[in-house]
Amino acid sequence: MGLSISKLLENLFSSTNKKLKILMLGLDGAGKTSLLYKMKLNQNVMTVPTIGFNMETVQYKNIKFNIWDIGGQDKIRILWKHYYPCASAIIFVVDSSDVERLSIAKYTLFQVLNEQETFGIPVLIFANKIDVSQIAFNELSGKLGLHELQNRKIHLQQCCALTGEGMFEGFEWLNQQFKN
Ligand SMILES: Nc1nc2c(ncn2[C@@H]2O[C@H](COP(=O)(O)OP(=O)(O)OP(=O)(O)O)[C@@H](O)[C@H]2O)c(=O)[nH]1
Repeated sequence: MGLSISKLLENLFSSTNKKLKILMLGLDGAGKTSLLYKMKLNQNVMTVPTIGFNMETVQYKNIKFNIWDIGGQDKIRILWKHYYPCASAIIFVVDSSDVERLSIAKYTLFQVLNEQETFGIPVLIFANKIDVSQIAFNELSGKLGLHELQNRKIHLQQCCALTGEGMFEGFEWLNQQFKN
């Protein structure tokens, strides 16, 4: 009896009810959908280019992250702004094997960060596909212009959607941003 009451109180007052809207953005083919389902199901899924969005809830420690994976194709990026309201954080996914499009990734990241609705919110940058990466970590950080963003809450994390490597370190950083 004592145990069940304490469990009830724990459920009532714990922060497990905290739900956050997280936008997952990045160029087409960066690996957003692959990461989403690796986080959700711990499975490697066959993906098709996302037209619109996928949304899944992922529980990490005390927080339920509602993760919105929005299609990254050129013509769809114009629609991203409709998802910005009430976003608590952004996960921006970069393909670290696609060095040729890093300048477009940087331009796109800066466009997102220049939107008023994204001011002040944490941004986790996943440097995905480290299994086939074509660039060193420091060079990637430089090419994305992260030194220009020292006044923003930004964290660059290497990861691999196929193995899950680096994913939880990224979540841990996000979790730390919402501890209170
Ligand atoms: N080698 C490798 N391939 C990956 C990794 N992550 C994703 N991929 C592959 O990259 C391709 C594109 O992945 P998606 O998850 O569909 O990319 P997306 O960012 O959701 O793309 P859009 O829906 O077009 O915005 C797929 O063939 C994935 O299997 C990774 O970490 N390593």
